[in-house]
Amino acid sequence: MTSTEYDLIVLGAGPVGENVADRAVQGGLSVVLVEHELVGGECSYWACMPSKALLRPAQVLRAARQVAGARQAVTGDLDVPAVLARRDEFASHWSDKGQAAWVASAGISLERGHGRITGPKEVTVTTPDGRETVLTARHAVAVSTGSAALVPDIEGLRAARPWTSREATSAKEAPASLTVIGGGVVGVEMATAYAGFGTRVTLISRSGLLDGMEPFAGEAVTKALREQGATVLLDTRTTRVTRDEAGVTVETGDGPTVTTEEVLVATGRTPRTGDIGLDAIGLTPGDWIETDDTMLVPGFDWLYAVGDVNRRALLTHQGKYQARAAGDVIAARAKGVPVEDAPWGVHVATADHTAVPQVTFTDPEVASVGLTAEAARAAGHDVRVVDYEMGGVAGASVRLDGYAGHARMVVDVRREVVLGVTFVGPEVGELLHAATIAVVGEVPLDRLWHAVPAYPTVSEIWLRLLEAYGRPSRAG
Ligand SMILES: Cc1cc2nc3c(=O)[nH]c(=O)nc-3n(C[C@H](O)[C@H](O)[C@H](O)COP(=O)(O)OP(=O)(O)OC[C@H]3O[C@@H](n4cnc5c(N)ncnc54)[C@H](O)[C@@H]3O)c2cc1C
Ligand SMILES: NC(=O)c1ccc[n+]([C@@H]2O[C@H](COP(=O)([O-])OP(=O)(O)OC[C@H]3O[C@@H](n4cnc5c(N)ncnc54)[C@H](O)[C@@H]3O)[C@@H](O)[C@H]2O)c1
Repeated sequence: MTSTEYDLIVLGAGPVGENVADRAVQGGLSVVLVEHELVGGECSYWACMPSKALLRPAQVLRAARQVAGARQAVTGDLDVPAVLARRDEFASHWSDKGQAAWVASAGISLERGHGRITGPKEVTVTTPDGRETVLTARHAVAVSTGSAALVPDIEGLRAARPWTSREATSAKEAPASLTVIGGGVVGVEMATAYAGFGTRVTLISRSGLLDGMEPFAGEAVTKALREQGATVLLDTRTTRVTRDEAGVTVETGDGPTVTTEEVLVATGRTPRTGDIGLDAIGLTPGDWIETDDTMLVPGFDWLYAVGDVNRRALLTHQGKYQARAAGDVIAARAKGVPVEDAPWGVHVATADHTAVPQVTFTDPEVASVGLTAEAARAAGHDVRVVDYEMGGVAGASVRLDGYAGHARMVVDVRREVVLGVTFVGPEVGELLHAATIAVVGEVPLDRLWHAVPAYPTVSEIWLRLLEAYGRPSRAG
């Protein structure tokens, strides 16, 4: 057993842990990252990057087929093995050599093995061959152990050895048929990807698709998936799953029974906190870890939880945003310099509450930020909703023949600022950051009129939304 001391111990080297460590080192602290699998975490190898790599080629192909002149040149089908090979590149062939090299170049120490908190400011790391290293922190421990796929308690499901997002994003070939249980983001993205490969996809959702987003988003994705050849069963409960030599059979309470080669369970996430020593410090193993806006865990002055594990927003970009605040605040507190923790200060992740951007990479894409109309009303805002069909925008019609999309802007009528925006349409993801700036900046609508979108781009949707709202006058 060896023992070593650092200013900060970061447990989990996913995108979030890496960023906490990097900011703290830049703030002058000594930092060790503990990782028991691959440096880079879920996002790099089994989530964001491989899933987007699986989706993009079919999206490009569909787009080319939607433009006369280009369409005539598209004479072949998707080359699925080539798509999978490109995906392998994006997943770095599941090697973390490159990311480990970056960690070293950033001046961060790396301890490989399973980390458990064994006391205040103490983490014990166990290597696969059973060696133990006790790490002690002079200032803080940051937990960024992320989340894993949740396998719900459906009869027979576990025994049927379902795919989770890990198998779906790393599959070496496309199955002939696939049932997807769950109509959230993972479910609709993977259904889109595999439908694009020619897999016979059945998506089973206990509600509509993409619950929690504007209703027209899930409706558009349902329609598109059906057009792409998938069967979409809405408001359908999965009651029992069995696997035999014929494949996996999924029974539904009130709908059909489906047999396919594989089944993907995409019903949400569970925190990776079951075996990280939370009981040693009075917290409950297996729970999400609650924090304040500086990512500090209530009741502790040395324990932080950052990224998926705190359940604030299960997205890489939002976790990295938290990580910048956390790494900086840990360094500030260690050095005794003032902490700026008022809303929108440098040491807080205020945007987590009201301005989280997200792109769902289906075809059409769904891009949203801030509050939906329903959430804004529930939060007590006096709301006006402005809708616009995006096909009417010149830039959209040039981009794709028959471009179909829908935009919604949710306005706080008392302050005349934008509370939320949702775009649904081909490649709308790239429109989102303008909306995020409007929401985070609380840009008054009368000033937004002076932000002129270039002609003919899809961004002219902004002009149309503002015109539909009506021009506010400074004179009142
Ligand atoms: C299929 C899929 C697609 C996604 N696509 C997107 C997307 O397009 N955009 C987006 O923003 N988000 C996406 N997400 C969400 C995104 O993957 C997560 O929000 C992100 O990975 C969270 O980062 P993290 O660092 O908090 O956790 P993780 O990435 O889970 O990293 C945690 C790390 O901690 C390590 N670890 C855990 N416990 C221990 C321990 N005890 N000791 C040592 N190491 C430990 C793990 O091995 C892992 O490396 C997607 C998720 C899924 C499932
Ligand atoms: N493009 C992206 O940004 C992206 C892509 C994939 C995942 N993610 C993130 O990863 C996280 C996980 O995604 P996810 O799709 O697994 O979770 P999710 O929470 O988005 O969706 C889970 C779905 O499963 C359903 N469900 C839950 N329990 C069920 C049960 N017992 N039976 C049937 N259905 C059930 C829910 O009603 C919901 O529709 C999300 O929070 C998301 O933000 C992001």
